[in-house]
Amino acid sequence: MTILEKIIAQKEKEVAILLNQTFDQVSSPRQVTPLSESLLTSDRLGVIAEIKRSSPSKGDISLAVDPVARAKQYETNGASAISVLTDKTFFNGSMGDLQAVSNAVDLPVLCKDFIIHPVQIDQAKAAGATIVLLIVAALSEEQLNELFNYAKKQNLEVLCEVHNAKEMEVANNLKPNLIGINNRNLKTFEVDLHTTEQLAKLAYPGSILVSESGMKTNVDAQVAATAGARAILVGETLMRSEDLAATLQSLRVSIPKESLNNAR
Ligand SMILES: O=C(O)c1ccccc1NCC(=O)[C@H](O)[C@H](O)COP(=O)(O)O
Repeated sequence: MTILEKIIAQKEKEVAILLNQTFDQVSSPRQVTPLSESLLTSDRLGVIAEIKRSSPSKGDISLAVDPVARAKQYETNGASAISVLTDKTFFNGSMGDLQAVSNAVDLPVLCKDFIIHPVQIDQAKAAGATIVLLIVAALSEEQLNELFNYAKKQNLEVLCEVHNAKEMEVANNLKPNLIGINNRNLKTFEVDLHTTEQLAKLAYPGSILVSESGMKTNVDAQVAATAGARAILVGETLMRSEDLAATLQSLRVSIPKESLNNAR
């Protein structure tokens, strides 16, 4: 079994429990400028800054982090959005982290989880998420369509994540506002920043690209921006940074002029 298969098996158990719960029907998400809007109006690479306590590939990163304090630091230092890993079993996160962060910042908040059922979208929205992640590799095309349409109906933004050309083709059918190109292979953990360069040119032209995982330096950020990304999603590097202001500043590189003129 790959790690992704293990995670999905665990999510199926969690969904069975969630289906016995009710979540407050929030009529609309928290009022924030949508991520897609703020990225398109910026001439700098956006950073979706992640709260990541631990991970299957790296083990413990920052178990004792105060997610609220960290999210506020991200906001003060120019992050475009906050990503909160909410999975407990594999990442030591929680919906409580997401709720606390959403209450504390005025930025869009991404529920970074492995969503396989609409009830998880209800739960994420009730906890204050304004963006949900849909991972193409974790879903059938039918599930993906259903979840994408459900999230849009809830007025949530969707970050549609791909890792190869076949997944990009599936994502493109949705004409999503936001496509995340994950540089990490979720089956092997291998990280290759060339993934963004290779896949960016295959993306639906109207989509805004986010390069995810493995971003460490200003040079990595520049490669992503040159490939056409308007944002990067960064976990470990920010969680381990001892000078967040400097790290975030260095990752927020200028977007090349030719990309600024494109839809994305
Ligand atoms: O990070 C992992 O080990 C991992 C393993 C299996 C599935 C997902 C995983 N990570 C989720 C993410 O996508 C990352 O947290 C995110 O892109 C940030 O990555 P990084 O900047 O490399 O911490």
